[in-house]
Amino acid sequence: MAESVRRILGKPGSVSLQPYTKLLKSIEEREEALRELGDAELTAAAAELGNAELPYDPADLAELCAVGREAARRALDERPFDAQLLGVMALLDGNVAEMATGEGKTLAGALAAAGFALRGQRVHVLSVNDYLARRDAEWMRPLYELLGVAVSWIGQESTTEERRAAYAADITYASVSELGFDVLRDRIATDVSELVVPEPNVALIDEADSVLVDEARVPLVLAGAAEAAESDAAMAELVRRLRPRTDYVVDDDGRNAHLTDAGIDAVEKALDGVDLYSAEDTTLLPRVNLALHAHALLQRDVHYVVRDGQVRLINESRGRIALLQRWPDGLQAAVEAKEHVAASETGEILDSITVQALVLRYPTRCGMTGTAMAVAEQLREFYELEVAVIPPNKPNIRVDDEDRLYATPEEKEDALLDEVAEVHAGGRPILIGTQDVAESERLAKRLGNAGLECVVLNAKNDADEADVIAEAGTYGRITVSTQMAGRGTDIRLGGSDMADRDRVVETGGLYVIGYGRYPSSRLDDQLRGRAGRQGDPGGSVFYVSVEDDLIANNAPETRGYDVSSADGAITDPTWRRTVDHAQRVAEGQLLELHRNTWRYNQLVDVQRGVVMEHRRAVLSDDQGKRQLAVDCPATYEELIEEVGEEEVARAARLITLYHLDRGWTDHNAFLADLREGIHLRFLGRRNPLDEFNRDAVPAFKGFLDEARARAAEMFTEAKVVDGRVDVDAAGVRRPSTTWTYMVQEHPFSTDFESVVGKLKNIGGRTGD
Ligand SMILES: Nc1ncnc2c1ncn2[C@@H]1O[C@H](COP(=O)(O)OP(=O)(O)OP(=O)(O)O)[C@@H](O)[C@H]1O
Repeated sequence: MAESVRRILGKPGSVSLQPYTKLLKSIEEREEALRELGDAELTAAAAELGNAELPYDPADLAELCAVGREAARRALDERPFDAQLLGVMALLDGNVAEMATGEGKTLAGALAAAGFALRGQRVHVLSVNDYLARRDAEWMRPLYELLGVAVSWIGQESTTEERRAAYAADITYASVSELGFDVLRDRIATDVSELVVPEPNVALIDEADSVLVDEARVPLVLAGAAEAAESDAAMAELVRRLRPRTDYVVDDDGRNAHLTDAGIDAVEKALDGVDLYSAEDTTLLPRVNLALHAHALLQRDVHYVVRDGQVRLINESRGRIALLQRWPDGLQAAVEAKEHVAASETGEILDSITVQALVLRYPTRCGMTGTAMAVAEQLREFYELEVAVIPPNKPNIRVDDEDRLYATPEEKEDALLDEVAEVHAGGRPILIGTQDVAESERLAKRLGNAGLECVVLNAKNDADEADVIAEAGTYGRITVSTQMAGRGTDIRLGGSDMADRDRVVETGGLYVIGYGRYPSSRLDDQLRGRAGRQGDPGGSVFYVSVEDDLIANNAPETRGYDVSSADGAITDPTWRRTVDHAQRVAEGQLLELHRNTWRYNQLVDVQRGVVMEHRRAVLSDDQGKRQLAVDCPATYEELIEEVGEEEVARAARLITLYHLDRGWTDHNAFLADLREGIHLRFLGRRNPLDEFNRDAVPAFKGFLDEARARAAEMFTEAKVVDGRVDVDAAGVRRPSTTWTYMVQEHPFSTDFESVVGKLKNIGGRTGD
């Protein structure tokens, strides 16, 4: 198909751009008249667009784009390109706009957000981190002001008051996690005045594929304080002495570790001859397993770093420290014991929400990213979103070389070093993308030893990373970074001020080298996309070894390949297909995992919905009071008499909410245990989801009735002290502190969950 036709029709399988391209001419024609308007008149023209409902009809859509273009020109000194306006229109129709790196998604997203806001919608622009939320909101503020809509942002440090004020704006920028945590905290509010997040309207998601696909399964968790976890130093010490391969083995895919018979003997001996499998102390085996997981599967500087006396997780997909993340308690404590740091606080999970469920709360969803088509099916399946592929403003001239394949990682690295030395000699800036932080450091050291000075991006904070990555296009610069570090930041040729641009253009522009292919082609493309922005020259290549984890784990038939070439280079084209095949297998596994989690979560979400709806009625509609008037009329009348209507309403609300929340926490723990048990039953070849539903559904039956009955019981026994119902004495306990975290996506899901689950079983739940 001719490029011009494709530009109009869009890619097969994507949304047609035709209705939007048709409007470009009239948008342009309107420009001259709009230029004549004063600022106030332009603001008034924007306000005019608010006199109708969504969706925009074509005439209004054209007017919005024209007004938005003029406002951006005045406020930001950037006149949106046609490609950006196509993106705006696709977003306003509730699609995911695929726009390449550097095409100006921030501005396109802002114009779409303004378009929604002008029509009375409250818009949440979801970023991948706090730094980008703040940067983008501040960057776009002059534009929003000219369009007459209020913008605000939220960060980790924002106080409750600041958050409430921020959500009151028309448009609020927030990271996905901060928004999720606010939603979770609202779920345990006991007074309407404590609520922070308003009803969801529109979610506009930046880096949509990362959020909606890669992080979709990540649960955001709200926990309530109990006591400090017990550090199991003895067990950590014991497993430290075990010999790899003799006492324990790690599965090929690195997801699980088992004791061998020799290992079991060694552990039993060290524990004074107990029989691990029939010991009276049933905590022993899970403790050994947790310590072994922490010891054998979680590596310092790959999965976590130790900083300021704390174990901090590294988010593997982003390669940076995840501030609020921790592993579920047992494993966190085991890693802390392994690293000899103090055990952090432990607690009870009050509620959780997956990123997917968080996004699905919004009746209107849309998003933008450089790589959406590769996950178009998932976006449709999980979010009912279609992809609109927006052609680049200027054609992409980046040269993507074929993979360079080697037999062993050593040969691959030697070849990569030679390549870096050669290219660097000509001054061409190089960005090397690694799989993880440890790899970055190791590679940087080798480059240093070879006299090739480089800058390493290393799980620092987002703002620092942005500053470093912004300079990656400097003449002669070598930057080593994990795939997503510093994302959302433009790499300009010749440095951030482009002072040296011509000289860098002459070298061929930014050269991106991937140190191994990623588990999905999308991640490869995101790395490549760092080069060649806005028609810049650039290049990319991946160095791959057939012993790389991705290939060894997903195409095991590659083992033992005999390579004849002296430097280990493999030229046989079938191997190229093998690499692609291995990547597709990895992608398929991730999709299956996503689907499975989604299916499990669906049922839990339905149950949660029932509880939350009821909770809302208790919180803001005196439902608890009405129920208690029916369930215990005598007490009710007496109390009204004694302390008055308002106080009874307060006590009824607190007591009813307490039992709803208590019940929900317990039910959640039950579901977690159930799910863990199901994995074991799965070995018996039964459908795990059916099994889960078979038990989870009846367990929820009568949930509301039970909470209600318990509330009535407590209400009847409550005493009055100083004219108030003493709900504390009656047994209403709220967690003294709460905190939030994201559960790290871990590579060894089911077995790991089962280990943690077992420990929880044994620890028992703190029921009333
Ligand atoms: N219409 C425009 N005219 C001139 N410059 C523009 C225009 N739109 C955006 N830019 C500039 O292009 C650069 C890239 O914009 P932006 O960071 O929004 O790109 P992006 O698509 O979000 O890239 P990434 O994928 O890296 O997040 C910015 O420096 C921005 O100021």
